[in-house]
Amino acid sequence: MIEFPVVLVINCGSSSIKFSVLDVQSQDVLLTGLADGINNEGAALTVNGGEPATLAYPTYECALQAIASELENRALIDSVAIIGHRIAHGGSIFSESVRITDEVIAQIREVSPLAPLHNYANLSGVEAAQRLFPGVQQVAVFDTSFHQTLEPHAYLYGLPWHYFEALGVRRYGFHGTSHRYVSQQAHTLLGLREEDSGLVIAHLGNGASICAVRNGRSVDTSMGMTPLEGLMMGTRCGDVDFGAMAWIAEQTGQSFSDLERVVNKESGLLGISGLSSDMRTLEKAWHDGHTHARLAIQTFVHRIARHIAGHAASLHRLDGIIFTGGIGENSALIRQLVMAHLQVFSLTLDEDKNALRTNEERIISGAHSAVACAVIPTNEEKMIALDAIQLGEMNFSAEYALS
Ligand SMILES: Nc1ncnc2c1ncn2[C@@H]1O[C@H](COP(=O)(O)OP(=O)(O)O)[C@@H](O)[C@H]1O
Ligand SMILES: CCC(=O)OP(=O)(O)O
Ligand SMILES: [Mg+2]
Repeated sequence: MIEFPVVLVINCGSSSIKFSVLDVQSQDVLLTGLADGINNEGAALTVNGGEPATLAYPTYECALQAIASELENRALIDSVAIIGHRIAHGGSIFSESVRITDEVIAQIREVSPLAPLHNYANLSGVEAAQRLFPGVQQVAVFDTSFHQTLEPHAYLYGLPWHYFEALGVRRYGFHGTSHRYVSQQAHTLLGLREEDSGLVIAHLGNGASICAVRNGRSVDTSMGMTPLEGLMMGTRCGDVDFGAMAWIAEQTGQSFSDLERVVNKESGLLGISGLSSDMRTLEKAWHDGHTHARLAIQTFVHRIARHIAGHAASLHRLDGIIFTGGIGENSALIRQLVMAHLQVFSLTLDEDKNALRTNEERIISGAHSAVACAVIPTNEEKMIALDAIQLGEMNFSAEYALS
C-alpha cells in the first residue's frame, strides 16, 4: 500500500510536456513543470519555475525519463499511484474519462487524425509513461467530453446528411476540461445556482475557444470537428471561408496538406503579425506601434467578441462572461479590448481590478455592468487528477477515498 499516494498529471503537447504531481487526498500541487523544445533543438526541463535543464534527447521518452528522475530525487517516484493524461480528441467513442487499456489506445489512435497537433503527442506520452511507470494505472481525460451535451443543432454542419451518417462529420469542441472547471468555479464566484444559470467562457491560450454553458452544461462551443474552427489563435486561422481556401489552392497550386500546414501552423496571430504567436511579444509590439501586431490583436479581439455574443444566443440568460487560459488570465489589454468591443451588452470595466497582477479569481466588471465579467485561472490538472483518482485502481486506505 502506498502511504501518501500522488497523482501524476501529464499534458503532452505538440512540442512540450506540462506535468503536475498532486496529493491524492488534498489535490494540493506538490510539483509542477514543463519540458519544452520536444522534436526541436534545445529541449529542456523546468521544474517549479526554476532554471531549465537541457535534455539529452528532444523526445517524449527522454523528457518523461527526466520527469521521472525529478520524482525520484524528491522521493516521490514510489508514491505515484495513478497517472492522468490529457487527451485532446475522444471522437464519438469517449463521452467521459476512461482507464487506459490497449483497446482504449487503439480507439484513441483511430480518432487522432482529427487532432493531429495534439492526439499523437498525447499518445506518445501515454506510451512513454507505460514504459517508465510499469504497472501504474493510467487514465485518459478528454477535451471533448464536456461538450457531449451539445444538441444536434449545435454539432451538425450544414453539409449533406450522409457525411454525418457515414463518416461521422460533426462538431465536437475542445478545452472541455478547462471549460468544465471554470464553469464550476464561476457558479461559486458569481453566486449562481447551477440549475438556472448562463455563462460564456473564453479560454484564450495558444489554442482558444468559447463555450456557452447553460445550467452547468455545454450547449455550444466555437471549435469543431478539429481544433481549428472558431477563434483566431496563435498559429491557427479559426473560421475561414472554404471558398477562400479553394481559391488559394487554385491560384498557388498548393495541396491539401500544404494548406493544412498553413491554417494550423502559419496563420492566426503569427500569420497576420508576421512577428510572433506569443501574446507577450505582440503586446510589446502593439505599444511600440508595430502596425501588423496591432492588426493581429484587433482581429483576434474582434473574433472573440463576435463569438462571445454569438454564444450568448444559446443561453436563456447571460449571467457572466469569464476569461481564462494564458491570455485570458494574464492580458489586461485583451480583456479590456474585448469588453469595449461588446458595447451591445452594456458592460463596464473596473480598470483597477482588471489591471491587478494576481492568480486570484476576481470579478473585473464595474458595479453597474449589465453582465458580470470575471477572470478565473483554469486548472485542467486538478480536473484530470480528480477524474484519475475516481477511476483509478488505487491501493490507498479508505480514509483517502473521495466522498
Ligand atoms: N503575462 C502575459 N501577458 C500576455 N499574454 C500572456 C502572458 N502570459 C502568458 N501569455 C500568453 O498566453 C499564451 C499561452 O497560453 P497557454 O494557455 O499557456 O497556452 P497553451 O496551453 O494553449 O499552450 C501565449 O500567447 C502567451 O503569450
Ligand atoms: C485541442 C484544443 C487546443 O487547442 O489545445 P491547446 O490550447 O493546448 O493547443
Ligand atoms: Mg492549454
